[in-house]
Amino acid sequence: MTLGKVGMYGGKFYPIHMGHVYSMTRASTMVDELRIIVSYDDEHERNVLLKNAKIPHVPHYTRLRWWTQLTKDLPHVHVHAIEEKQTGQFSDWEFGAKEIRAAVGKEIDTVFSSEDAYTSYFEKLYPEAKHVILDAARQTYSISATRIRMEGIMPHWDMIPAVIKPYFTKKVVIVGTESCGKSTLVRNLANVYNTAYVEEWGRTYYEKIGGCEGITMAQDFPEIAFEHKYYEKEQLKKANKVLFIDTEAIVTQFFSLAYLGVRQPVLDEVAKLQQYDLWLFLEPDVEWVDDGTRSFGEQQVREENNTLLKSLLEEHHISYHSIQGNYQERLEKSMHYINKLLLK
Ligand SMILES: NC(=O)c1ccc[n+]([C@@H]2O[C@H](COP(=O)([O-])OP(=O)(O)OC[C@H]3O[C@@H](n4cnc5c(N)ncnc54)[C@H](O)[C@@H]3O)[C@@H](O)[C@H]2O)c1
Repeated sequence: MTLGKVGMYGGKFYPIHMGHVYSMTRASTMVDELRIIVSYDDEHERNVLLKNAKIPHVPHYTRLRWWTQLTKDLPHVHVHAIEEKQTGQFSDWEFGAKEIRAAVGKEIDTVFSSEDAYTSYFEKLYPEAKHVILDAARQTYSISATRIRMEGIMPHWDMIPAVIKPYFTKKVVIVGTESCGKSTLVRNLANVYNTAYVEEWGRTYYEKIGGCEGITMAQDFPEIAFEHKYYEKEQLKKANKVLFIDTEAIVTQFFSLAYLGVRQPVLDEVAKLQQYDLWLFLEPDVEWVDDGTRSFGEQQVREENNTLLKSLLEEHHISYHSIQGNYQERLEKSMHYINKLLLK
């Protein structure tokens, strides 16, 4: 026997945090059907909520999608987004309540929130419903969305639900030509920042075949780029605030040009869709290491390749930080840029 038939749990959820998930989960156990309402007002969000805020704009459809993901195993929970002006007037709530009723399409008999102060509003807007107040003291998760907006996501990482973390994870990509210390740096950075990394997929791809010498085909490169992207998506789920990525589609294009002289339009298209927060470019000034899968060891060839890769990055309007020096200097310089990014 549940407390009510149709329950409503509303808010801006900007962003959703664990306190919201806790309240929603408890509410979902008390009614036959729960409707989550995401109220949005684009202008207010951009001009007021985000004033002096330390988080990026999160469109309402993203918040709708987050709730959908969070409740995908709860068939009796449904999510709606309604536009509701936020001028601070009670008339906003009156208008919102009409929209909510229309979206739900059924009588709402239970209204959930964590605010005692909402009782008088709800008595007028939903006289037929009881107001259930969940964890008003916010004892289970002592957090508010306002605090996250003002202080940023990173200091409150543990309050962000796991399915939402990838949205806020910073993606750092490390690029460069052969044997300039990318894979070592990526692994070291992942250790130092206690997070996941994405290895260079081309290497894994050819290891599976048994080698690349003399058997490279043009079709390999788009496959490498696609498989890399899939792996990146998987690793993003495991990342802790930041993900380190070894190479991307422009480097794959570079290899296609260097090995076969073939420019692949599909790789340019993949490159256009990429969104990384920080690009680190490793210069070829560390010693060449022949690991059996490398082909361009002479210093002059290394420099020509370096110029080619930089020109491809410029074509895509990528701004990167150039990283030089020995392994110690490379780690320290990279950490300098990463720390700045995480503090932003
Ligand atoms: N028109 C309506 O009937 C109606 C009803 C409810 C909400 N709304 C809309 O939602 C907005 C209010 O949302 P908000 O900004 O108060 O909240 P919000 O989006 O941050 O939070 C939504 C709900 O979660 C609760 N909550 C927040 N932190 C919690 C924590 N740590 N632990 C447990 N619960 C927690 C809040 O008290 C609130 O009830 C209003 O401005 C309005 O636009 C409208």
